[in-house]
Amino acid sequence: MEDTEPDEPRLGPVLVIGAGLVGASIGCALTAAGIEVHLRDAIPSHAQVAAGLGAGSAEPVVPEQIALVIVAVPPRALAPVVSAALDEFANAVVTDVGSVKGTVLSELSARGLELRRYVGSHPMAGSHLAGPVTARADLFTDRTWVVTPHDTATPGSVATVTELAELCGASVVQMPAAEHDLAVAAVSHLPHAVSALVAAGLTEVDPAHLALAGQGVRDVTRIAGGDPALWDQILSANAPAVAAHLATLAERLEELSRRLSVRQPVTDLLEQGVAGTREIPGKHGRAATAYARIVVEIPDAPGSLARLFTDAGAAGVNVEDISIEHDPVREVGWLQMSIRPELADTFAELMGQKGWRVHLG
Ligand SMILES: NC(=O)c1ccc[n+]([C@@H]2O[C@H](COP(=O)([O-])OP(=O)(O)OC[C@H]3O[C@@H](n4cnc5c(N)ncnc54)[C@H](O)[C@@H]3O)[C@@H](O)[C@H]2O)c1
Ligand SMILES: O=C(O)C(=O)C[C@]1(C(=O)O)C=C[C@@H](O)C=C1
Repeated sequence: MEDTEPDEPRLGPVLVIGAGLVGASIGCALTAAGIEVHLRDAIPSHAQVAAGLGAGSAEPVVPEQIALVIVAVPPRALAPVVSAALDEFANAVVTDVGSVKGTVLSELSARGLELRRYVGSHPMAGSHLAGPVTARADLFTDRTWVVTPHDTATPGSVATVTELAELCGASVVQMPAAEHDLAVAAVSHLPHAVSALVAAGLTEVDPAHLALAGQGVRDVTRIAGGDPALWDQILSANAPAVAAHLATLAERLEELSRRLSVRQPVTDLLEQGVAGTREIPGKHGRAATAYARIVVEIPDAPGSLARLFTDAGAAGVNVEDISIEHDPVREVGWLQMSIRPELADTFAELMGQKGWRVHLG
């Protein structure tokens, strides 16, 4: 495309650089949507593993043919890799999917690059897992994908990145990079930091006490399992905004601690917490939906989970969210599925007919 404006966004062929969780998941989603995807990774076996999972081809590409490059490498490598991609793929729009947008844009600007073909973006979906084997084609389904246009990006480049997000099943929110970084400090980076600090405290807990762990501590600490090297880069890249939230949180902790030490009520502080949970929007930014929770017992045997998902799929019910818990004593696990309340009874009955032990939560 060089500097000419395309008539309409053109997605293929696509090159994903960084075939880890996010890159390989994008590859799987685009491949499923019929787009030609190529994969490249600093560790070639990652691209090969991702290719084996259906994320695209790990074979070398013809640079002039690539229409879109998606850079999905760790934050510190983003600007150099985007810069090299703009140079190597002269006909391509280039986006990155990094968790912090301002630093990439300012590093690219500082390099004096012409950025008409670069538009940053950020899918608000991921997990505490890393690497290509954790890729999922449906990772972005019904999630938000932030697109962060800047002054010199062409409308065609913005449209291409928007089309990428939509093809992956996400809904797009457009926002300047600086505002994006303030937003994710509150809704992603502070929660991760707090989860990590709470989980760190568990290393000092008596193992006999840890044996009592239920779902509460698992809910609070799941994201703390994220790659520390990746999260160090994310938090550092957004340090001022995260530090401001940590300072406010420190004041709240201080107040809670002070009141408990003098046996003063703390109900109002906890009520503020309840109010905060109600502020979290549902999918596509809609008001939060109260989903019904169905818990299915899974025997700890090979193939159980695959059979369960097949049966759930055959029941024709859209599963909005899942979590898995293992029984520390019995050889079973539980899959908790969130589904629309009006479908709960029928779904439980259908699964029961297939022989699953189902509890309505
Ligand atoms: N993990 C999440 O939940 C999440 C969600 C949204 C966005 N992101 C962002 O996506 C990016 C990738 O994160 P991830 O979770 O997929 O990490 P990951 O560790 O699963 O994958 C990163 C991949 O990039 C490769 N890589 C590293 N440096 C490279 C380089 N210079 N050139 C080519 N390949 C390189 C690694 O070998 C690895 O395969 C990060 O910038 C992260 O901030 C992460
Ligand atoms: O679901 C998770 O495990 C995540 O932490 C995903 C999450 C998030 O905070 O929502 C984490 C970082 C990414 O930049 C985007 C998404």
